[in-house]
Amino acid sequence: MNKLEVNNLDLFYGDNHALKNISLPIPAKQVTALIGPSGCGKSTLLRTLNRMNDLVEGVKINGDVLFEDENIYSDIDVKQLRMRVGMVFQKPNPFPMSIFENVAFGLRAQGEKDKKVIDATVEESLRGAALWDEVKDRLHTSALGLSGGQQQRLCIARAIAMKPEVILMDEPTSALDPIATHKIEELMDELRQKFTIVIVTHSMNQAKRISDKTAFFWMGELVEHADTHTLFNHPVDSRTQGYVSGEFG
Ligand SMILES: Nc1ncnc2c1ncn2[C@@H]1O[C@H](COP(=O)(O)OP(=O)(O)OP(=O)(O)O)[C@@H](O)[C@H]1O
Repeated sequence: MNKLEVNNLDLFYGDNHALKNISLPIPAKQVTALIGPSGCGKSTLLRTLNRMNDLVEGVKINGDVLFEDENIYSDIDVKQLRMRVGMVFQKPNPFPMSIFENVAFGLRAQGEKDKKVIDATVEESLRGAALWDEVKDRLHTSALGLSGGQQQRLCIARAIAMKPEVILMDEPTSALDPIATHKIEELMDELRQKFTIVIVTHSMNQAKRISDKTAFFWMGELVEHADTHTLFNHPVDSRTQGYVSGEFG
């Protein structure tokens, strides 16, 4: 089943035609990787999936994105959409508050007051982000005291706490060292059991290691998408072949 479906999507930043007639199914409870050279539109496409581009002035979007068959570019509640389709950014961006409060933040903003519910959700989310054991004795210390890798897992916990159905990740490990990267990649395996994940990555090896499906972009076009193994081993288009073999990009 497809959780999301992008249909004939065009996006313009002013005169810049950044996404050209993109159609891409995104299957539920799988990891879909978006790859391609810098500037090809990966992050732009990712941001269309929870309407983050709405915040950019002068943006124009044609086509639609179906989320469980409902067009998210129709008259919908965007705040609710962003709760169902959460996002983790390239640079870990914990709030300057305690570890606990970072994870509780969204719940409190939604009006949750029950301490038991908040405590339980914080623990469950930190466990879900494979961070609980490392922070359980320092929950009320500043999140800014965590390492970069821990901060990124905290941001994943913060996203999970909102009980999203989809998690969008924009190069979530590019600011991390190999060990922290490995931890996040291990975590992805757990996350895919519960969530639909779409990840932008510059690392072809990362896409190979963690994704079920891969989509290759080139200058605003979606050149080809397939099962990850097929895309890397039997690409159809010569541009994909050149990119995955490391000839360019
Ligand atoms: N907020 C914005 N305003 C105007 N133009 C933008 C904006 N964001 C991206 N663009 C332009 O849209 C095109 C696609 O950029 P995008 O960031 O989506 O590519 P990308 O493949 O994610 O690149 P990278 O791998 O370097 O992050 C580029 O030409 C870029 O300059």
